[in-house]
Order: sequence, then structure tokens, then C-alpha cells
Amino acid sequence: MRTRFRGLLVREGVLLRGPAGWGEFSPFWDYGPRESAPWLRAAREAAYDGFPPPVRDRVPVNATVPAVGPERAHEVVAQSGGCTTAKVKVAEPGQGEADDLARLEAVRDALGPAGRVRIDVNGLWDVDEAVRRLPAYDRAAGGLEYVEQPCRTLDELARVRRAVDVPVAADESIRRAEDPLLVALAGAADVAVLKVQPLGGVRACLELAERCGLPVVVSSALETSVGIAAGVALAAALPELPYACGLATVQLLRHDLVDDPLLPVDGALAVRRPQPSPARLAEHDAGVDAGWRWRQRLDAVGRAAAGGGAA
Ligand SMILES: O=C(O)CCC(=O)C1=CC=C[C@@H](O)[C@@H]1C(=O)O
Ligand SMILES: [Mg+2]
Repeated sequence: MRTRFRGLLVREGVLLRGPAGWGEFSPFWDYGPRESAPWLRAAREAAYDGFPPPVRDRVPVNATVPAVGPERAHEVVAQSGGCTTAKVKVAEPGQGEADDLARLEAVRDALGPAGRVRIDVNGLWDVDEAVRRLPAYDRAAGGLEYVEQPCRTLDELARVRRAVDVPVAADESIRRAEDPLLVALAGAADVAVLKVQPLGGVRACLELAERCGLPVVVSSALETSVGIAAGVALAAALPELPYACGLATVQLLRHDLVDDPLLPVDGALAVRRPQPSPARLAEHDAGVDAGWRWRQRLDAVGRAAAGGGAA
């Protein structure tokens, strides 16, 4: 990673190759075998089944702004490849409200008045804190498009949604839920953030999108361009795509595995599936120890996916 994101400085994963192409299996290490089973299904879909046909050939994307200082936040937006929407991380442990507000002001300044700004709290506020803070964040951002996962539980999201004017998007409440559809039933969100790997693949997400009835923002799980291509395939196949997607995250990585990475041009990603290059695969081989850890993990997740194994 270029900057610490989600507490991470290094991203690891496995690529699977099958008759339909390459798939990426890269669950974060805090996902156990059972929770990682959908991630494996997503990689297998990419490798063995391929993706459903697209209905568009470009996917508008947002710049993703980590919990950095205002100067750096300004640069991230200015160098984002023409993105007119930015998602800003807030509520970083160890930082305060003043850090968030300064970052939001810098992002609005970089985007200009026509840009859109959304924030991601990753569930770190309680209801009172969300209701108290959101008006100031809304002002500093010059208007918020939505707040992603302001609190942890569905009940809390629903209470925030009733108390504030800023629309609420659900992310963890969908990707880490036993039943991802509950979010719509509980009236907890205006927008569903869908990530292909944790939700078990492009087709599983299309079905979920149809059943939950909420507008969808497709977002990444910090994959290389191989995994991002699956997110792009989902965004390209959705009947409606009213928001910019969180798929411009290859920029957060220092390296990629393809020669022609999925980076935005004029604020959008082209709908395509870049291939990893043998030279880059060799260069970024994670080594014998990591290889061994991932083989063990694949075995455990494979067992969990087949119906056994630990959580
Ligand atoms: O949505 C985006 O702009 C980029 C993706 C992104 O923010 C995330 C990817 C993976 C893990 C998460 O912590 C984070 C998120 O919470 O949405
Ligand atoms: Mg999120």
C-alpha cells in the first residue's frame, strides 16, 4: 500500500487461473475460513465461469481518500484521473473531528462546487455521535452525498437514518452479515455498497441487488487489477448505476500484477479484464512462507465452503 489503509500496509492474495481467465482470492486476514468461503466462490467464478455480459462500457468511479492530512487529501483528488466524486475516510483511531473536517474541506476545494463528497465511518460512531457530528461534516464537505456505515448495527443505522438528512449507505452491514438482505428490510440504508469477493461473486451480487431493491455502489476489497475487473464486471452488468463506484483503488497499491492497470481516465474505468504479466507475477511472488500460509488457508476455506471447518 502507498498509505496505511484499513490498518494495512501490505496486501496479499492468491490468483487462480481457469478456463475463463484469472480470479483473485484475497480475503483480509481477519476473515476466518467460513467468512472467506464467498471470497473463494468469487475467485472461482472469475476463473471458471467468467462474467455476465455488460450493459455499459465504462464505469464512473470515486477517488478514495485515506485518513491523510489535508495537503495529501487535496493531491489524492487532484491526481485521481479525473474523478468528480471522492470518498473520504473519517473517524480514524487516534485522530479527531478537526482532522476529519480539515480533510473534507481540502477535498471539496480540490473537487470544486460540482463534485460529490461521501464519507466512510466504518461503523466507528455510536448513534448520538453520528447525529451530533454529521451536520458539521456536511458543512465542511459542502454537502455530503451520503455517509457510509456511520455505526455498526442495523438498528443504529436505521436510527441515524431517521434522525439526519444525509443519506445512509450500508457496507459492513451487508458484507459481514449472515443475511445481507436484512439491511433493506430494516429500513437501515438508502444505498447498498456491494463488494464482489465478500458477497460470493458477480452473479451473487446481481441477484442481491435485484432482491434488496436499493441503489448499488460497487466497491473494491483493495484488490489488484485482476480482482478489480470482477467489480467492474458487476458495475457493468447492473441495470442501473446511479452512483460512482469505489473501484479506483489500484492507486492505493504501490504495485500491480498487470501491465495495463484498471486506473480511471476522465473519472471512469473501462470495462475490460487485464491479464497478469508473467514478469510481474514473478516480481511480486510473496515467497515460500506466504505461499505456504495461503495454501493452508485455501485448504481450510475450501473445507468450510464444502460445508465443514471452523468459522
Ligand atoms: O469504496 C472505496 O472508495 C474504496 C474501497 C474501500 O474504501 C474499502 C475497501 C476495503 C475495505 C474497507 O475498509 C474499505 C471500505 O470500508 O469501504
Ligand atoms: Mg466502507
